[in-house]
Amino acid sequence: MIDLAHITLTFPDGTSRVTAIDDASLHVEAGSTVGITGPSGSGKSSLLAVASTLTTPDRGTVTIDGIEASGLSLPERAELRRTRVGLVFQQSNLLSSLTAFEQLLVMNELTTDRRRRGARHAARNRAAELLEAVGLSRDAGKRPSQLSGGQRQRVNIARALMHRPSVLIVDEPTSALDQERGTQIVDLLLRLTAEHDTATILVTHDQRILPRLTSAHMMIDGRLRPLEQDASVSASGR
Ligand SMILES: Nc1ncnc2c1ncn2[C@@H]1O[C@H](COP(=O)(O)OP(=O)(O)OP(=O)(O)O)[C@@H](O)[C@H]1O
Repeated sequence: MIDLAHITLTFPDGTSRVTAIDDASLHVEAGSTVGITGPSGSGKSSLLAVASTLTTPDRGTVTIDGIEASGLSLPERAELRRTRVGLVFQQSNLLSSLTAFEQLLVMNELTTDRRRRGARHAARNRAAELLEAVGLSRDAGKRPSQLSGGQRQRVNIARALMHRPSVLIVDEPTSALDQERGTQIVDLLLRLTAEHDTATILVTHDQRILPRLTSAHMMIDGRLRPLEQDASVSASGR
């Protein structure tokens, strides 16, 4: 579960400040996929940065699984992000020299205690399971240059789930893909969100995706408005 309450974020702009997010609230339950769309510069990426606790808002709170990020020290917040937040970006940001399987294991090296007995074995099992879940078991030994754009995005999604995050933050997952492959990636995200019980926030310019999500919201000039409402997800903007 993630809850954003009355988030306001500003940036310096010459002698004044520009408001990137203006009193935005959003609640996403585990197992739900909430879409956010809106014009360029409306604040979508800023909202994702705040939701992932990478950026601290001027006002408002971010609560993940009942833990309020603003009440934490910087290392504690980094730990919250490391253990509970998964990130999927438009570009896959995969490491060119590693195979698909290794991309997932690298994530594990960063997120588990390597001294723990059995940790490596468990990580290898987890990586294999996730690659199977995204339909890439047979491509586990391929490097990014040997994979298609859609396949790279699948590796990216599998990697983001490696540490069992409760929140999945997804920024423009289909923008580099044709319509058919984009649809497949959205289907995959919806399925994995349900299976792994993540609270998923998905930013997209593609309006066609929105009706398939749990709910959708429009961001304009930093303000968030629900496009539709659902019992499991609510949002408000003022
Ligand atoms: N680091 C920054 N410093 C100053 N202003 C910023 C910064 N990041 C974002 N902004 C401003 O905040 C506003 C929101 O930007 P943001 O990138 O969140 O929009 P967006 O909806 O994600 O846009 P796009 O769809 O083009 O990616 C814009 O006016 C932008 O110029």
